[in-house]
Amino acid sequence: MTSECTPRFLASDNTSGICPEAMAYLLEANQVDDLAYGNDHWTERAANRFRQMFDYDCEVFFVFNGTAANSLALSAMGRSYHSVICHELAHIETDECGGPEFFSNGAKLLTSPGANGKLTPEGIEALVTRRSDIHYPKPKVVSLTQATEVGTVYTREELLAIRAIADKHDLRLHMDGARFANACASLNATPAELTWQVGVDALCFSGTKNGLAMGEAILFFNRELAEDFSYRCKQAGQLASKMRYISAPWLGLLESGAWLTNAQHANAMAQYLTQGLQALPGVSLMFPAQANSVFVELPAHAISALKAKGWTFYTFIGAGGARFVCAWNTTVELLDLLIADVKIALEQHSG
Ligand SMILES: Cc1ncc(COP(=O)(O)O)c(C=O)c1O
Ligand SMILES: C[C@H](O)[C@H](N)C(=O)O
Repeated sequence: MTSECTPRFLASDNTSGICPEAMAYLLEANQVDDLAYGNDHWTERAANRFRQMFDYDCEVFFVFNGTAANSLALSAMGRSYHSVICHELAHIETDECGGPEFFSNGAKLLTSPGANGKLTPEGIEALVTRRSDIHYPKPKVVSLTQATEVGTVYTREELLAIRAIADKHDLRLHMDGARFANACASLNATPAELTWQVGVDALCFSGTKNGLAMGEAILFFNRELAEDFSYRCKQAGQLASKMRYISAPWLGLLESGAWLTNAQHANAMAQYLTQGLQALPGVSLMFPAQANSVFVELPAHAISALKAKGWTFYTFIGAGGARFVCAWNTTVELLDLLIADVKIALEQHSG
């Protein structure tokens, strides 16, 4: 590949490597053999660290990826004849290939619109009250993504308002926390303030997007929902035999504080990129950049020119446009290169 199109990764935080803190704990866990299937001391330590971090005696499970985390958590929160209310741009609706429906044996996703990728109490209530007959899949779970798929965040007040509607209609609250750390960093809020203190029943917390090689933590604050959950994981092929290779790096993130500093850095890089792109004529921001993603409208020719130079980014997420995602290891130098290349791409076809 010529230097003209050296691959440059801003498609997703999924493209970043393992951060040093996670790698150090991975290597330490690799020093000796240990018990399998989560019976190792790393997994116990990591679970207890999550309980300390959230200041709550929650149930903790580790699985390989976010789709499994969401799908299995949702399957534990309702029955096959129930429905799950989510935003029309929700990952569980758009990018999990029917995983939530499959693992719940048929629970239907009911989607609702909402500005900036966020569910609203009104949108939720409209779906709940739309019908009450036996033919309608009874709403039982609300699933929201924090930070959202379009890089915005729910405030505590917004979460409390959603909880109030959930209480009114006996709904459970699932949080897709693929970028939960970024939301904590963006809102300067504690994990507890954005979960159980606003009535979240279960959180799927991504490590993959925050410096791990892989590994998601599923936290049940409503412990009743976690009954027999380990069997769900086993049956789904999500019970890692060498679980310490997921839990030890997680412990590295938590004990070092890198879970938050990685997110703070990624968010700061997104702010830097936003300022750089907004200074260019003809570039418009599609959503407020409140976490680590930046969505901009770009003309097709500019998108082609950027990809020809090796830039990787998605245009199928959210409401179209180009999505650039910053991660724990994104650098100002890389972003300056992107901003310069966007400028050139726009000027080349300005006529
Ligand atoms: C918002 C959101 N939720 C869930 C996932 C699922 O994660 P995975 O790709 O690990 O299945 C992703 C993707 O990375 C995501 O962006
Ligand atoms: C969209 C894709 O599935 C992945 N969740 C990402 O955010 O890159």
